Amino acid sequence: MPGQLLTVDAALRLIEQQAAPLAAIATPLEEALGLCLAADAVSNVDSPPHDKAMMDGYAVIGDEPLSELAVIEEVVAGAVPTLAVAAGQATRIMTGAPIPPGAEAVIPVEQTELRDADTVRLTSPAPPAGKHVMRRGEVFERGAVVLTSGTPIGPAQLALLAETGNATPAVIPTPTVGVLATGDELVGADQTPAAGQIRNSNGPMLHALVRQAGARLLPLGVARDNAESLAERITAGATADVLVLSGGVSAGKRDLAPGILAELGARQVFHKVSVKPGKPLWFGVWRHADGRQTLVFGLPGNPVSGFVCFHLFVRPALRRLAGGEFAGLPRVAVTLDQAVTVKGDRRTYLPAAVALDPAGSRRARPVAWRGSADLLGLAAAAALLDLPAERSPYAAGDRVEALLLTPAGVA
Ligand SMILES: Nc1nc2c(c(=O)[nH]1)N[C@H]1C(S)=C(S)[C@@H](COP(=O)(O)OP(=O)(O)OC[C@H]3O[C@@H](n4cnc5c(N)ncnc54)[C@H](O)[C@@H]3O)O[C@H]1N2
Ligand code: MOO
Repeated sequence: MPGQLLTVDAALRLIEQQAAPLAAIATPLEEALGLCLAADAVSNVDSPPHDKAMMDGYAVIGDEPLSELAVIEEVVAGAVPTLAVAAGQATRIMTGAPIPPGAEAVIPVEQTELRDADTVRLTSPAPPAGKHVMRRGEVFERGAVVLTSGTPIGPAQLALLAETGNATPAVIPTPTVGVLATGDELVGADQTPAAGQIRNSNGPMLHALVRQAGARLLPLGVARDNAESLAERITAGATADVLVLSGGVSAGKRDLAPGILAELGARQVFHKVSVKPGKPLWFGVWRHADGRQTLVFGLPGNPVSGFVCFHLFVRPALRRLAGGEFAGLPRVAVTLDQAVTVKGDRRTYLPAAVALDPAGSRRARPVAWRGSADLLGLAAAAALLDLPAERSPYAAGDRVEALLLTPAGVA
C-alpha cells in the first residue's frame, strides 16, 4: 500500500460492507421501471393460457384428408369455441383465439378460398397436426418462477410481470441521496462572483450524477464553513439513504465536515484514499435512533475530484442499495495513443477522449487538462483512464483499462 493510505480496492470493500439493499416494498407496476425485484416473481397463469391459434385462418383436425371443409363456427380473440371440429370441418379462427376441441392445426387464410359462406377450399396441402398452434403452458406454466429476485425491471420484464399477474411486485425502492455543497466562497450559477468567490458547480454536477444513477435527489443547498450552518444542513439530510457532501474534507482550517459529522453521530469508516484525484475522500455511517442508516460520503471540493469519487465510490453503493450489483462504470480495455506519466504513487484516473480505430478497437488519449479543478477538460472526456502508478511511465500503444462515461464511450 502506498504510504499509509487505503487503496481504491480496500476503500471499495469497506463501502461494500456497509451497503445493504434497502428494505423491500410493494410497488404498482407502472412505477417499477428501473427497480430491482426483491423476490422471485411467480406466474398465476399458464402462458399461453389456452391452446391458441398463431395465424388468422381455419382450425382443422390436422393432416386433413379433404380439400373442401364445412365452416362450423367463427372464434375471435377473447371468445371461446363452442363446437368440436371433426374431419371435413373447420372453425374460422383469429390469431390468439383458443383452438376448438378436436382441432390440432390452423390453415392460414392465404392458403384457402371461400366457396360460399359455409364452405372453404384448401389451395395448399393441409398442414400437419400442431402447425400454427401454440400449446397451453408451452412458454411457462402456472406456478413457474418467471423472474428471479434481484432482476432489474426493464420494459420486457415489466410486460412479463403484467402477463403473470404481478400487479404490485416486491421491489427494492430507489435510494434517496442528499447533496450538500459546502463553502463560504460559493455563489449560484446565476450570480456574478465577487473577489474570492466562485460559482457552485459541484451542486448541479452532483445533482446530475445522482439523477443519472437513477437515485432520488434530496437537494440540501449550500452550507457555509461554520459549525452551525454545516450541522443544520447535514441534519436536514438525515432522512436520506446516502448523504453526499462536497468540500471541506481535506486538511484546511475550514475543513470542518468530518468533525461535525462525528458530533452528529456519524462513525468514520475511512478518511483519505490513495487515488488521484480524490485523496481526501471521507466515508462514514450514520445510524439513526429509528434503526435506519445513512451512508455519508464527504467528497473533495475540487470538481473533478468529486466527479471521479462519485463514479468510483458512490455509484456502486447506490446500485447495491437499490438491490443491484456493487458495480460502477463499465470497464473496457483501450490502447493509449500517446505516452502518459503518472506522477506520485496514487492510482490515477485521467479524463480521456476515446475513438474507434478502423478495426473497431478503442484508442484513448488523455484530454488536455490542468488538474482537479479543470471542468473544461472533463467536459471533453468520454472515459477515465485507470492508471496504477506502479506501471508508470506508460508508452503509446500500451493497453490500459478505462471506465466509460458515455454509453458508447467515444467522443
Ligand atoms: N494540506 C493539504 N491540502 C490539501 C490536501 C491535503 O491532503 N493536504 N488535499 C488536496 C486535495 S487532493 C484536494 S482534492 C482538495 C480538497 O479539498 P476539500 O475537499 O477540503 O475542498 P475545499 O478545500 O472546500 O475546496 C477545494 C477546491 O474546490 C473548490 N470547490 C469547493 N466546493 C465547490 C463547489 N461546490 N463548486 C465548485 N468548486 C468548489 C474550492 O473553491 C477549492 O478551490 O484539497 C487539497 N488540499
Ligand atoms: O486528489 Mo485532489 O482530489 O488531487 O485534487
